[in-house]
Amino acid sequence: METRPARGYLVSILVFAGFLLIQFTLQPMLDGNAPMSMLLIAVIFASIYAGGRAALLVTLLSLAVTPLVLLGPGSAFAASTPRGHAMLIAFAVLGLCISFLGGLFHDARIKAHELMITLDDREHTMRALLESTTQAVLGIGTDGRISIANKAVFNVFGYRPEELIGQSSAILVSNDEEPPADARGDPFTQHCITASMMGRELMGKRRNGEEFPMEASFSMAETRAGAMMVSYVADITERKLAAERLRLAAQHDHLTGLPNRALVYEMGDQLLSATRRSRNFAAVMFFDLDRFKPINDTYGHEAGDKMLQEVAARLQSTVRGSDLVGRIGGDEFVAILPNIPNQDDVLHAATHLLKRLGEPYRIDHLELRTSPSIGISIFPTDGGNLDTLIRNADAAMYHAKHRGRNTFQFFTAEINRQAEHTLAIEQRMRQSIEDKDFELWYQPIFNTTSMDVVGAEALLRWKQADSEPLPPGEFIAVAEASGLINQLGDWVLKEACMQLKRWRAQGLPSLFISVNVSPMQFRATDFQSRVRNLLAHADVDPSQLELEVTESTVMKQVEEASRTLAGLKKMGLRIALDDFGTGYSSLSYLSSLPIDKLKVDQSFIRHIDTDARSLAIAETVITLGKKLHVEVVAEGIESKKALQLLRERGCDLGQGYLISKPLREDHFMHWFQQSGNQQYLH
Ligand SMILES: Nc1nc2c(ncn2[C@@H]2O[C@H](COP(=O)(O)O[C@H]3[C@@H](O)[C@H](n4cnc5c(=O)[nH]c(N)nc54)O[C@@H]3COP(=O)(O)O)[C@@H](O)[C@H]2O)c(=O)[nH]1
Repeated sequence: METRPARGYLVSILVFAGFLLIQFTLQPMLDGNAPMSMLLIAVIFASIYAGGRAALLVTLLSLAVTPLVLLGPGSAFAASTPRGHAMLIAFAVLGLCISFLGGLFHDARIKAHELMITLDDREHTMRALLESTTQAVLGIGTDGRISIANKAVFNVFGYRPEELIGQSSAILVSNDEEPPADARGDPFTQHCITASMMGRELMGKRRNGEEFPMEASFSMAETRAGAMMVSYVADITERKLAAERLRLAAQHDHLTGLPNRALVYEMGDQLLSATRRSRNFAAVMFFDLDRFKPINDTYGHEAGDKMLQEVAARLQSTVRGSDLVGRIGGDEFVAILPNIPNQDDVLHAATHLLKRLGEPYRIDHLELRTSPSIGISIFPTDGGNLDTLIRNADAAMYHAKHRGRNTFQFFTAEINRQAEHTLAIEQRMRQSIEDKDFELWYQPIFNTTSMDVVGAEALLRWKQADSEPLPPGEFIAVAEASGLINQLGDWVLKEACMQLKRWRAQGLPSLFISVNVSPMQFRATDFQSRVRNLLAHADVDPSQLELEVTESTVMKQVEEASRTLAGLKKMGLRIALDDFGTGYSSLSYLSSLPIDKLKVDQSFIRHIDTDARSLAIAETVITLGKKLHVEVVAEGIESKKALQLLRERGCDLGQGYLISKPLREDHFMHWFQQSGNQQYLH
């Protein structure tokens, strides 16, 4: 645009020069007016082409040269004559007018040209914008006909843009897509009319009839031809599939592909509703695999995983297609059998499942075995909702386990009573842990020869508002079943460490405290790290802390237990094997266990003075202890005679009601300062 006037000047001057040249060359042959006509033509041309300013320049040049031409040799007009003057002025005025008009005409022409370019640019820009998006863009008239479509409509709908122009927008929407309630006309247009710019999901229809999910947003545009709806449509098939994949992954167990707990609850509720309508029964079965942990520990997690997959496959292939099977925990599965007309059918199903799951499992080159313990609750008798039914089936499963595993157990009123009791204790226990309603009592442990108190066993008590504290026998099992034992066990260890520090501060001789560790607590995979953390903050000598683990806990998984004990000993703790004599120890294992003490179970000690067999067992354990170079503690010493017998046989340490019952912390202190143990010396 900017170069045009500059070029105009040049062209004008060149044209003008050309005409002058022609004029001078032909002057002799032309009549006297010829130069003027030539000049006029040049001025007009230059004005038109170059525009106002260029024309002015050309005119001035013309005016300057014209007298020369007019007065030059052979001119018909002598400038000196009046006619010559008049002609000269007339030409000058005419030149100026032509120049001015030419300028105006030229400007108008340039403006029109510029306008054309602007319009072109705008349309080009609009098109580019329209085509720059991957969304299909449609312009739809209020009659529902499409008037604009970009190229992306091909990718979304399979139509070329020109195929859509003039078509009804209804062809782009599934026939099932209902127009909004208050709408008339085709659904797409009506959605356009009622929708805002917010995206709306609709089922679209492609050229080949395929239906697909699309997200369409709409806006209204005012055009010269009237209102037009502009719709931006995106194919959201991929997005929907990805969302569906995520939903499925979130609701299914990744290992077995079975519904997980959340989906079991969702689908199970629907099955119960259907059963309620049909006035039939439904059964909820809770499966726990017997001895699965040792399989996992012995053959590795990969073998364990394969076994779980096989269990899932067997469960699914054994139940009916309408039944629901899900995995709700490590080795815990649930099956919901809806619409059962006769409760005997449940019995048959359970028998069949028990048999099928108990068959050998071929995992790689191994043949492994497990069996299920199955708890069963019946809808509606044992519960009106899935939560209750699963909880009751779980409680029944525990009974099946206690009855020796590899069996099933229906939920009963007795199980119900126990389950309610357990639940109540569990809830109170949680609150009491928070309220610090537990305390440790201490029972002195003494040297049977010198009768010096060398340590104490910490025994847990649960304080009650209006009665004596509860002994552990009444709540430890519930703490284990609910998993609260770890929390409680941590507290006991921490409190024992603090007690050691308090005794140290009070100037007591360096006593040890032995703490009971429950089987579940001991087997927890993070038990060692929990103890290590605790010791790191306790500021006590670890050798003053003794852990009592029962013989049966250790002997059930002797190799793993041995590794744990070795780890604990490495931290400097002492280990006592509790309830010794009741856990059928393999003597070969016993010799390699990293322990410091054997605690003879009190059931043998209590009758040692009256029962020869008890005495024989006590003697054997004492001898064994000496051979293994570990100390022997006799618990449950209730009589002087029992104490005397044990001392004579070389039992190192003792505890029992004869010396003291377990005492509260302050009573223990008082007892320790007053104690006259020496009376039992002889
Ligand atoms: N996991 C945890 N278990 C714990 C904890 N504290 C205790 N326990 C376990 O509870 C069992 C019962 O304990 P408790 O009711 O305190 O009984 C102890 C003594 O009171 C009792 N005892 C001691 N001497 C005598 C006696 O001369 N006669 C008699 N009839 N009873 C006596 O024995 C229990 C101590 O036994 P032991 O632990 O085997 O040394 C208890 O056995 C623990 O298993 C805890 O903090 N965590």
